[in-house]
Amino acid sequence: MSTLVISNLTKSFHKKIILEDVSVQFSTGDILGIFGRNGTGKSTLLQCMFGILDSDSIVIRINNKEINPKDVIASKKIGYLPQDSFLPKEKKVRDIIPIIFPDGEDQDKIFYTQGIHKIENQKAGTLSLGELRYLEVVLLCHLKHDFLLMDEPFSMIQPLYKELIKELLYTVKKTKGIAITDHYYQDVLSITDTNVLLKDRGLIPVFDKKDLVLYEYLTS
Ligand SMILES: Nc1ncnc2c1ncn2[C@@H]1O[C@H](COP(=O)(O)OP(=O)(O)OP(=O)(O)O)[C@@H](O)[C@H]1O
Repeated sequence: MSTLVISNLTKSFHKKIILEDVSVQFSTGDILGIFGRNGTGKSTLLQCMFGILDSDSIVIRINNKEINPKDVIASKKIGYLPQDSFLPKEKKVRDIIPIIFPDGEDQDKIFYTQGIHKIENQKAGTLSLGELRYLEVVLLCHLKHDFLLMDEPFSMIQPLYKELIKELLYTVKKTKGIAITDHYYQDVLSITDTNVLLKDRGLIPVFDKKDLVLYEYLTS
């Protein structure tokens, strides 16, 4: 089992503190849900954890070994699904897959994942928003990294693909730790093992929908 621990995370933008002394941890085998109203800092949290956004302070430890935020990407321990699309728009899906996955067996797994065959001859830039998001989530789930940070994996996704994504996450969590933030709270709650809510610059543990109402993320 591998464990990712984030502690002492403080992040401000122009003197406005967004995250203050935040700590969070999860292990392979866990799916962690991160909830929070718009603008509370969920994407900021994931970006600081992935090292693409400078924190005022942060300590990142994987299996008790501290890792410099600037080395997170090179370590290939943590994968990240950004909120915005990251695939080259001019390239066809069938040409993108081998760029990210040079190994033939890995490629086969992706080409045979439900829904991919139908879009493999299209350029990424011509996919619908939902098709593109589904492809990105499938690609991320096939990375060898121990931990995945996913910013809105269910965004624009049709119900059928949402179910496929949930099945995929359920399979990959056997070997990975996954943190997900998404406003489709019911979908998130249906697959998570632990949950936190970002409010007033800090994380509060939450257990169910009732807690999301209690902490005013939901009205009822
Ligand atoms: N580069 C930046 N410069 C200044 N302020 C920023 C920057 N990036 C984010 N912010 C601010 O930080 C706060 C947190 O933004 P963030 O995108 O992390 O929120 P979020 O919880 O992911 O929101 P949403 O649910 O809408 O995706 C917001 O008030 C946002 O305006």
